[in-house]
Amino acid sequence: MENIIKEVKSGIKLPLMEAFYTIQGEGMHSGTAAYFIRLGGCDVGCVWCDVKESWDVSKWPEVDIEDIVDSALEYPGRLVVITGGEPLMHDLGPLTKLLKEKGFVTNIETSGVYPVTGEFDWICFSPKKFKKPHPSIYELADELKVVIYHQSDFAFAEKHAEKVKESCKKLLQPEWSKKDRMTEHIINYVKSSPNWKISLQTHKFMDIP
Ligand SMILES: C[S@@+](CC[C@H](N)C(=O)[O-])C[C@H]1O[C@@H](n2cnc3c(N)ncnc32)[C@H](O)[C@@H]1O
Ligand SMILES: Nc1nc2[nH]cc(C(=O)O)c2c(=O)[nH]1
Ligand code: SF4
Ligand SMILES: [Mg+2]
Repeated sequence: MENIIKEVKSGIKLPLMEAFYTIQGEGMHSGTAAYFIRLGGCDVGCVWCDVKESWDVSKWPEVDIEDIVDSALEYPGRLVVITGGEPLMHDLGPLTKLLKEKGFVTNIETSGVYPVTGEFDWICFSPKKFKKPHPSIYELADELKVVIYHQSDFAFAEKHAEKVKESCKKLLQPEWSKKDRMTEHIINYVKSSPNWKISLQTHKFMDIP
């Protein structure tokens, strides 16, 4: 038992909710084949979260990172997206090191509330009103992807956009249940503030994972 706890703490084993080969549906890499690794555990509490079943870390088996990477190697794509839950609740150093050794490009989806561990080629930072991001995320984020649920989320997006690095891509993504109402506002916003782009959850339209 003690050994398992040690392995989990050091990132040798990680709580795996699911892993699947699909098309990245969102953000700057939308349309690219990718192997998704979804880790359990999140304490951010977004009211509109589309994977609430991920939150309770104790529900998910602790899987050896070698087994996670071996499963990814069965597919031809060499892009891995680590998501969750909030994946940065865990030490991602050992997993990303192994993925890089095997030739994978490593991307992450994060709320940024915990410091980044591990080696990433692309960091998608999606800040939340429900828990403040860790200040270290702003200089690391390659993509700022803000979910638009309410009109006030545009001002929230601008507040975070001020802090990211110059090269960081800025995207607005309609919250899925509010998309019929909010997409029109997002279109108008991007037309008048063209430094922003639209991100849609295209996998949901395509009915794929
Ligand atoms: C489920 S989260 C997991 C990663 C991390 N916890 C985060 O929030 O970035 C993956 C992405 O889905 C977005 N997302 C979650 N629920 C959504 C919803 N109902 N509509 C649109 N985007 C959503 C998040 O903002 C994030 O960019
Ligand atoms: N196809 C697909 N693309 C995604 N991009 C981000 C996702 C996530 O849940 O983090 C996701 C997801 O769950 N599926
Ligand atoms: S941070 Fe991500 S996983 Fe956690 S509740 Fe929010 S959207 Fe869901
Ligand atoms: Mg998703």
